[in-house]
Amino acid sequence: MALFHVARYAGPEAAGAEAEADGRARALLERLQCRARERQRQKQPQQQEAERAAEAAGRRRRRRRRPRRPRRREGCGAAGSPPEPRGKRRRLDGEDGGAGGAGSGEDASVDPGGSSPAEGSAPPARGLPPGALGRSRAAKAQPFLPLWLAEPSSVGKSVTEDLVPIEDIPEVHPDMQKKLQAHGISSYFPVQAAVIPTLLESIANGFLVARGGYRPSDLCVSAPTGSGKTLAFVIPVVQALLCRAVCQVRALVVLPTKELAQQVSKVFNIYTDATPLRVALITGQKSLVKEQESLVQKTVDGFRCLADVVVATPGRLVDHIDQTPGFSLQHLRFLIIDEADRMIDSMHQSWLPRVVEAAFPSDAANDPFALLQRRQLQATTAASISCPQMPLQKLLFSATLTQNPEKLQQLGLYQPRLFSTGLAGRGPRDTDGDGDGDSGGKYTFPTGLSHHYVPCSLRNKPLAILHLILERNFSRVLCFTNSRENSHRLFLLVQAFGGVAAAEFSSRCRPGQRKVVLKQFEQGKIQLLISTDAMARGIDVQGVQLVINYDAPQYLRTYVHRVGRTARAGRTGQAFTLLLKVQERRFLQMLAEAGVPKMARHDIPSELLQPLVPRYEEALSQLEQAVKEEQRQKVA
Ligand SMILES: Nc1ncnc2c1ncn2[C@@H]1O[C@H](COP(=O)(O)OP(=O)(O)OP(=O)(O)O)[C@@H](O)[C@H]1O
Repeated sequence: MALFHVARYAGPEAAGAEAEADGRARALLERLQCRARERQRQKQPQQQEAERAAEAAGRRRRRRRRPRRPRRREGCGAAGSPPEPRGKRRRLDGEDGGAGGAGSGEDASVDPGGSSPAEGSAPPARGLPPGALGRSRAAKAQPFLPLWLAEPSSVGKSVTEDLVPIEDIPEVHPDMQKKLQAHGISSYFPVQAAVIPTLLESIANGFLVARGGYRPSDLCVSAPTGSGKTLAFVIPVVQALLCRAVCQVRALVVLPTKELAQQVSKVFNIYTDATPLRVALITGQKSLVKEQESLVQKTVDGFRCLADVVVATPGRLVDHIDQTPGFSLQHLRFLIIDEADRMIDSMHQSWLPRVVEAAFPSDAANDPFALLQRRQLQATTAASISCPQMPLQKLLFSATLTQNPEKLQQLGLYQPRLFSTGLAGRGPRDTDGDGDGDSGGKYTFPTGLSHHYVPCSLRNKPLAILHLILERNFSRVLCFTNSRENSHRLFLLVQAFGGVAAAEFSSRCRPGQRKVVLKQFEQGKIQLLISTDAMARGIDVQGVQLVINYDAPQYLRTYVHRVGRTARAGRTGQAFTLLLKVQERRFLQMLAEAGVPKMARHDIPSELLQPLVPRYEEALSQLEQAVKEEQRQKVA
């Protein structure tokens, strides 16, 4: 038996038989079509009757709803306006484009009279061929933004204009106010003025039991780079913990990089100085044993906790949850996720479920002697609030916080509130499939930042960098590439060229080296720091005047964070992006859609580069040799 049917050309006798069979099939088909038409004719009067009844019912429903329907966004700032769920739901832009071609999804949902979209099923089809009867097109699911995302609490954008004097927020403890002033802070930036009182209100009755016994809302904060988000959580958390009696881990800050964690722990150290509160940094920069010594101490009857605030990177945190005896998160009150959108991208590491598991151990809920019960998220009922709950409040911060509800859902937020400087309700376009492809209009940039692009050829890119630095003589320039190889080669080239104090910063360097480089850059000993995106987020180096994107960033989010290393805390700064001809259109379009204010073109005439060429050619040949040497060493 053949496994495959082999089609052959038919002979004359086969052709006759085939014609006869063809005729029989045609006659059968005609008979069937005739019967179907007959059935259709019989059904039509009943269908028309049903349609008329359905339309009349729909009209009645719409008429009944109309008076209750709120006008969109009107009065959204009015205090005490009641929640209006239907009016505030918003369609997700760009999610339904072209799903069914012309006349599909979108057409089906739009009432030609301009009234509300048809709900439920589409009207029964008329005059369709047999077989299509009764196959009504399924109504397209319309995604909507949750109210808390659609209508965030607005935060002022400008850190130079929307300032709030320290005395205007009396809830902040006088000792904290003194400390702020001692560190040169006389006013709160807008994000601090919005978030600090809200957080302090949630601990008005002490941090162990939330106000009125209710669990406080989780907070999401989206504000520009350099707008002071760190102090927005450090101040209220430190103030909340000042009244603690026993040292336990009550605040945990999770950040994506070691350097960032170190920076945040430094800020905590400043504001916990001269208080009993202890801060531990666990990032893997020290050995596990050393870190364990900063977290717990063995006693005769168990373990003693040594840290009130733990600042950690996710991987190392999980190491300690697994391997440090006595390390407990059962008393955790604040979980702060800084650079939250980046941390959501790293959720595949499952660090959050491990933290939640450690904060809500299953045996703790059944402990009848526990003073404060701790249970996982559940519906608020009379029974659930009869025992005092110790809440765990999540606080999310980023300059590019995702407003994609699906992504945020992974964090299990409780009645969240959003504070944002961006445009409300723009989130769902952020369907960043690859984790970074946000779309625009919702991010705000520091007001003192000017954006430029420099058209140039591949060969002239290093020359353009050298020209920009030498011509303007900036003392601290941060230059970003898209890979560590690019960073390394550009560094070797600049070094070979001479005249610029340069260094590289990437995963090629050991953590210790990176720490030294960062310090030297802060001290002004390094004029040009060539880095991968390892430096793009959160790093706060005073006095960076210029950011150069040697390689154009692929995503808007990356651009926002890179250029945000300058023009911080109300200062001015410049960002230059080198663009090849092929990149120009897409890149400029991406930034225009993002609402980047004025992207100025900066041409570098070739006459200006010409004097640098002989030295540059020499440096290129040195680079070639250096790369060959490195490859030889790698093979050996
Ligand atoms: N109220 C204030 N007055 C003056 N300077 C401030 C104030 N608040 C914060 N700063 C300073 O502003 C700088 C930027 O703050 P911070 O690093 O918290 O910004 P950020 O919003 O977290 O930025 P990024 O999104 O890049 O991480 C810091 O040097 C900080 O000391």
